[in-house]
Amino acid sequence: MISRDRIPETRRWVVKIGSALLTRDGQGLERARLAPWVEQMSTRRQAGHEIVLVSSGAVAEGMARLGWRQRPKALHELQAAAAIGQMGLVRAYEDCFQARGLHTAQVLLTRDDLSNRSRYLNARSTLRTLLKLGVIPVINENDTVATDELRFGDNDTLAALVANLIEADLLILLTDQDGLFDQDPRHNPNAKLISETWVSDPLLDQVAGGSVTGLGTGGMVTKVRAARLAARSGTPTIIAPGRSEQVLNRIGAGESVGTLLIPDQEAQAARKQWLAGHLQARGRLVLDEGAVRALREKGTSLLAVGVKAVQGRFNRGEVVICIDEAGREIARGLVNYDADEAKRILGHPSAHFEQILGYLDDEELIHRDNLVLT
Ligand SMILES: Nc1ncnc2c1ncn2[C@@H]1O[C@H](COP(=O)(O)OP(=O)(O)O)[C@@H](O)[C@H]1O
Ligand SMILES: N[C@@H](CCC(=O)OP(=O)(O)O)C(=O)O
Repeated sequence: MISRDRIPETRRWVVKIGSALLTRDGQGLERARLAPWVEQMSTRRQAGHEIVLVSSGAVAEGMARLGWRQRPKALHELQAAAAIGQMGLVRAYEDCFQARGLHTAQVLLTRDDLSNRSRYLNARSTLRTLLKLGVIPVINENDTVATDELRFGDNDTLAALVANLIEADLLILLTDQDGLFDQDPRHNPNAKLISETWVSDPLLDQVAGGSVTGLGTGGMVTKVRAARLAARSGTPTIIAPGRSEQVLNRIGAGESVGTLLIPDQEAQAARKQWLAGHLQARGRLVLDEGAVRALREKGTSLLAVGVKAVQGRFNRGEVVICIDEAGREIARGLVNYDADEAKRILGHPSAHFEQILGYLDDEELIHRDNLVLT
């Protein structure tokens, strides 16, 4: 279970910067505001974190460029504004990151991209490749093509689905408040900050209100929902104050900043359901009798020592089916090594992995949190 002092160990972060933070009362991007976040993301990158940025602000920047004072109601006008503003948004990030020696990549997604199997896998492998190359992906909704049925609508949801997509270790939602309060602080000066709680805590549904600025979309309601979605891939969420000095570095140091929403047992059950239904299996692992018993009776992780054969091709992080020697399906889960590595380590205890592969990434072939008995 995650706690603040374990945050420094997390590696893959999705950082979402919301419209309410990025824009000046509907007058486009505040470029000066980007620099401190970019600087902190660069520092985190150097500290070994992989950073994926989800940034809003396209519509607001497009409106400013067109001289529009009111957010248009017609979808085609919103889409036009987003297309114009997205240029300014990525340019601002590119300039800022480049000044720190980092490349950026623009990734625009629709809901369909994440529900269609082959597009989902493509998006995932592109993002993984970008991270491997040390590039910072800058993601937004593809507003120009997303019709109402296809829209994420708010970038909290988009950020959570991206966290699922890349199995992020942490989702950070930067916003204009210090975190989630027990009442909306804009209306109640006595509202108290919730420092941490379980993501399924029903109280969250009562305290989270909508957005009142007219800049952001969804308010805390979509952030709580996003945290629950992120928990499906075991990802904890921190709702944090984007304007607070060194906020990302303080989170990285394990300081108590904002609201930490921790995946709990209910989220764990949802995760297993998601695992079972959402992902298509790529290959198979043939387990020996001892491993079958350990999985079924003790609910343990799968160790390479109990694997007799590897069938098919798969990459690290993909779903594989575990079968017994008679070919019956026992379980499915997310595998920690690719097919070639798995072939080399099968039958061996994890103490040998380093000698065989030259490194030890994980002791388990499939961790029990990532395993569903079928
Ligand atoms: N319980 C709460 N705690 C904190 N903020 C809340 C709460 N309920 C509603 N809000 C509102 O949520 C807003 C942040 O969400 P939003 O405007 O959508 O911004 P963003 O663009 O960052 O997603 C805050 O300005 C605040 O008014
Ligand atoms: N895709 C839209 C952002 C949608 C939006 O405002 O989301 P949020 O920042 O979550 O309130 C844009 O770039 O303007």
